Amino acid sequence: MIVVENLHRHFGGFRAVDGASLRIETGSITGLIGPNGAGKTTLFNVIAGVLKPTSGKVTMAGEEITGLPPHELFHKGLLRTFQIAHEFSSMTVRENLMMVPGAQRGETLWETWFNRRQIEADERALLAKADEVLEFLTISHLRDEKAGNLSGGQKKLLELGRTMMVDAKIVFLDEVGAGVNRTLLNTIGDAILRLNKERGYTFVVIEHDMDFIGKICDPVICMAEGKVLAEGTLAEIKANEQVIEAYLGTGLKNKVAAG
Ligand SMILES: Nc1ncnc2c1ncn2[C@@H]1O[C@H](COP(=O)(O)OP(=O)(O)OP(=O)(O)O)[C@@H](O)[C@H]1O
Repeated sequence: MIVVENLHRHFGGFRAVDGASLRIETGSITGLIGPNGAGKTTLFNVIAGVLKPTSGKVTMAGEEITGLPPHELFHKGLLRTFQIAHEFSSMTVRENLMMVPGAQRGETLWETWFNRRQIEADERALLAKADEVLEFLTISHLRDEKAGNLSGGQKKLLELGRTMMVDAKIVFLDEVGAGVNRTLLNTIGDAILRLNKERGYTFVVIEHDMDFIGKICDPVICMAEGKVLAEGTLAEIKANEQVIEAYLGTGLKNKVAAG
């Protein structure tokens, strides 16, 4: 479980995150919603070590992780997808999976010369793992495609695939649905659900598409003005007066009312 207590992140005098407290249960797919500028991405970035907090505390499984750099969190199994570098566009999808840092043993000159057999065995294992990931995500047919040729949604699937190469345990996904067509969004949603159910991944998902949130997330946490307004099922959140007010205030009422 991740516990966030009274977290603040200010930019000059502006309080992007303004005393947010929340819990992310292990094994959940937690949705994070809220009007534009609510502080969702900033909160993500602080938890994932991309930004230092102004104040507040974050713990994971009881251990304080406040302000730890991304690579340390990565080794604890917590990652924000863009922490894994963006795809190498001139490499194939399979090669991109095999390049994920931490997935392969370091290739020192010494090892290349004297430990060739081990390296070859590692390569084969890595290849098999990449193929297994592609199969799981139902994109085996894209194996030899250059990553640069993938659609936005296919790149999101590749990002998910990279988390599988390092067996991440807690994955932060920011706006997976942005610019992704409905069919591919369903494939991404199914992959998230299966990773959660079959492999025990915990997800925290920022998304404006309420259909998507409703289909995969429980609970849903709603933020506004840097604070947590409400938590519950999507139906409960939609019925919450404060939430409706927050969305009304930005003219986005239909987003939360729709679906
Ligand atoms: N580096 C920064 N410097 C100054 N202000 C920032 C910075 N990053 C974010 N902000 C401000 O903090 C507020 C919260 O931004 P944030 O991106 O966290 O919101 P959000 O809820 O993710 O919004 P959206 O749904 O539009 O992505 C915004 O008003 C934004 O302009």
